[in-house]
Amino acid sequence: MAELADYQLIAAGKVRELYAVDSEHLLLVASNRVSAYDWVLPTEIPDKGAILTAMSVFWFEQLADLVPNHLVAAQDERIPAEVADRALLVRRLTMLPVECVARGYLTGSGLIDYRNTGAVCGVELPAGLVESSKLPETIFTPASKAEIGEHDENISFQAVVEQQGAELAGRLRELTVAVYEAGSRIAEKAGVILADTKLEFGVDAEGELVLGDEVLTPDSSRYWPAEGYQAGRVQPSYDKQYVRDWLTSPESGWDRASDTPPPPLPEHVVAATRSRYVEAYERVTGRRFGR
Ligand SMILES: C[C@H](c1ccccc1)n1cc(-c2ncnc(N)c2C#N)cn1
Repeated sequence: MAELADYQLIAAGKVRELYAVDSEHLLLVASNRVSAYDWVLPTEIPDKGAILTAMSVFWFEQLADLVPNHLVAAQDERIPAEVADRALLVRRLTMLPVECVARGYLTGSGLIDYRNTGAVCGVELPAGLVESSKLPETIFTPASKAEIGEHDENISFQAVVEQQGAELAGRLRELTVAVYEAGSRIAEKAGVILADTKLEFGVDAEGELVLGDEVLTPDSSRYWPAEGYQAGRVQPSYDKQYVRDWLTSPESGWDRASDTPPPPLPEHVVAATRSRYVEAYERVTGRRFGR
């Protein structure tokens, strides 16, 4: 069995790491860390990495007829025991420097763009939309990758055309919208609104466009409970709302505006948050999460 120390760390995000396994393969590791309000919290959520990894595996399977993906194995002797259920062996791609975002609802940076320009990434929207409005149709709202710690910058489809060429840009838009809509349909049956998602694509040695990264997880997408959905206000996050509510409650003693790190989470918030990840996984996939 391989050890994680055998592999070179080649990229690290807030809650994930990427290691080189060999010339053809990488190891995509999901930690149990959780981020909120742009901070990585000091308290981990047990099994979060395993649950989100299992979600990506589910979605890769559901989407296999729509788009090829980079997944080689979820169990393999090249996956070290210490990260066994929260790591995927994937094939090395040449990643495209475009964050491929699809939105079915208006919130976050999309809402800000809309309020400023009446459009999102150059896509004109009807007047009168508000926080969390359902959009008349799914929109492709790409972003350029930001430096570590910065927010991605929304860019127009035309900018992607200029960067990647019209054919590839068109394929990225088509596939991103199709993946989001397939995920949204399955999630909706489970009482979950998939408001938006961010995908990453790469190109393999044969020049084929391949879906990489994590797919349709609560870290790469906004998951809202369908029950109680109401346009006109910020929706509760399916998975992170207990964390957000506690951090912004007097009980935490934390001042979000103070630019100081958030305090550790109490056990009851950790347990409730873990349960929300398990619940989201089991409802959306129809599979039991082990343990
Ligand atoms: C953004 C993401 C990332 C993940 C984990 C931690 C920090 C960043 N990332 C993915 C690759 C990547 N490169 C080549 N082939 C691949 N199959 C993948 C994937 N997935 C590079 N960066």
